[in-house]
Amino acid sequence: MATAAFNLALINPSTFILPKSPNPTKLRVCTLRCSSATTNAVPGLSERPWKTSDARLVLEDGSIWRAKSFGASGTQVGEVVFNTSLTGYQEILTDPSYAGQFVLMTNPHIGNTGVNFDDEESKQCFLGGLVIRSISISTSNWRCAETLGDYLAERKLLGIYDVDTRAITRRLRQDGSLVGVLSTEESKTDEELLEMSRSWDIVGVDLISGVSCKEPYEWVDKTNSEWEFNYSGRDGEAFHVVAYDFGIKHNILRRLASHGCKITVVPSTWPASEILKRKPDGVLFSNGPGDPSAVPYAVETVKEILGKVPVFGICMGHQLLGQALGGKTFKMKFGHHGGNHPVRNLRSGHVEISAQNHNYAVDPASLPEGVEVTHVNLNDGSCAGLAYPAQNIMSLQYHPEASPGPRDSDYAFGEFIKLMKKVKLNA
Ligand SMILES: NC(=O)CC[C@H](N)C(=O)O
Repeated sequence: MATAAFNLALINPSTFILPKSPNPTKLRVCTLRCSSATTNAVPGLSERPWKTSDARLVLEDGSIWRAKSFGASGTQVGEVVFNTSLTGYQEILTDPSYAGQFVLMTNPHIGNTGVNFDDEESKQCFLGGLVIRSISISTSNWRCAETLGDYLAERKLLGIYDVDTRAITRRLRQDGSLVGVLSTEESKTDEELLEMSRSWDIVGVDLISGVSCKEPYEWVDKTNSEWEFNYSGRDGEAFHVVAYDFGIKHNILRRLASHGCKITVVPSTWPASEILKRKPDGVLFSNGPGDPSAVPYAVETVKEILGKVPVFGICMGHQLLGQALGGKTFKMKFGHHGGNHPVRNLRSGHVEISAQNHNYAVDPASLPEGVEVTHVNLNDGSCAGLAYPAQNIMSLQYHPEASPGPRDSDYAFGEFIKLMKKVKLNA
C-alpha cells in the first residue's frame, strides 16, 4: 500500500507555484513531475516506476555500458569527455564548443533544477548527447520551464542515465579520450556499434563551419542587472569590437557589452579585409569546437588581423592565435572540462578558479620570442594564457565569461578594454 502511494506521488503531475522567488516578475509556474525517464516507464500504477536498460554506450576500446535513456531515441557517434562542473548543465548543453562530443557529468545527480529560458549559451545544442549517473525524479526551481528529459527529447538529443560515470571517467583519465556510440536501437548489434565508433574520428575535422552564424549581426544585451557582479560603469558604447563567431557563447558577448562595448558578430569565414575596413577598436576570436589544425582558413584570417588592431582570443581563439604566431597546438590526453580548474596568473601571482572546456592546447615551447605565457593551468602546467604586447595581443585558453563557473577571471574583459583604450589614445 505504501509503495503504491509513493508511486502515485511520483507519476501524478501536480502544478504548483514556488513561493520563494527573489524576483516576483520572474515567478513562473512550474510543473512538478517525474522525468520522462520515469513516466515513460510507468504504463500503470501497479508496475514499478523504474525503467530497465534500453540504451547502450559502446566505446572504441570495446567496453559496453548498458544504460537507460531519458532524451531522444536513435544512434549517435561522438567523443566522450567528462565535465567536473557541479552546476550549469544547461549552459554546458548549449556551449557550441561541445559539437561532436558526448558530455559525461561527473556530478552524479543532474536535472533537479530543470531547464529555464535564461541560461542558453547559444541558439541550439550542438553536442552529441549527455551521459549521467542519475536523473532527478523531480524538477524544482523558480525559473524552471521544463524538465531536462523533455528538453533533450524536443531537440532530438540522446541522454542516458544509470551509467557508472565514475568508472568511465577513470578510464578516460587513464587511457585518454575515447570515441563512443550511444544507441537506443535494439536492432543494432554491439559489433555494429563498435565498428561505428572505430571508424569515426574527430581529429582533423572542421567543426566550426557547422556552428558559426551565417550572417553578421549586432549584439546589444548586457548581463541582466539582477545578475551583474562587476559593473564597469560604462553605459555608452565606448569601444567597437568585432567578434569572430567560431561557436561563440552568449555570455562572452554579454560580458563585452557590460564592459561598455558595441559588438558586431561575424561568421568564421568573414574576410579580414572587411573587418579592417570598419576600423574596430578590437577583434575578439571566440571559443569553438574541434581541432584548431583543421581550420587553416581561420588561422590565415587571424594572421591578417594581428598587429593591426588589439585582439583577444578565448579558447579556440587562443589556439588559433597561437598558430598564427607560429606556434603549434596538440591534442591533450583527456582535456579540461569543468568549472574548478586552478590557473595561476603569472603577472599578478594570483590564482583563479576557472571554467574550462578544451581538448587541445598551445605548446608554449613552439612560440616565437616575445610571446609571453601569462597564465598556467595548475593541474597539469599547461599553457592557459598568452600575450604579445608588441602587437596588442592577449588570449586565454579558458573561459573568463564562465557560464557555468566561477567569475574570478572576468577581469580579463577589463584588460581587453584597457588594451583598446591604450591603442585608441595613442592613435
Ligand atoms: N571551448 C573551446 O573553444 C574549445 C577549443 C577546442 N575546440 C578544444 O577542444 O580544445
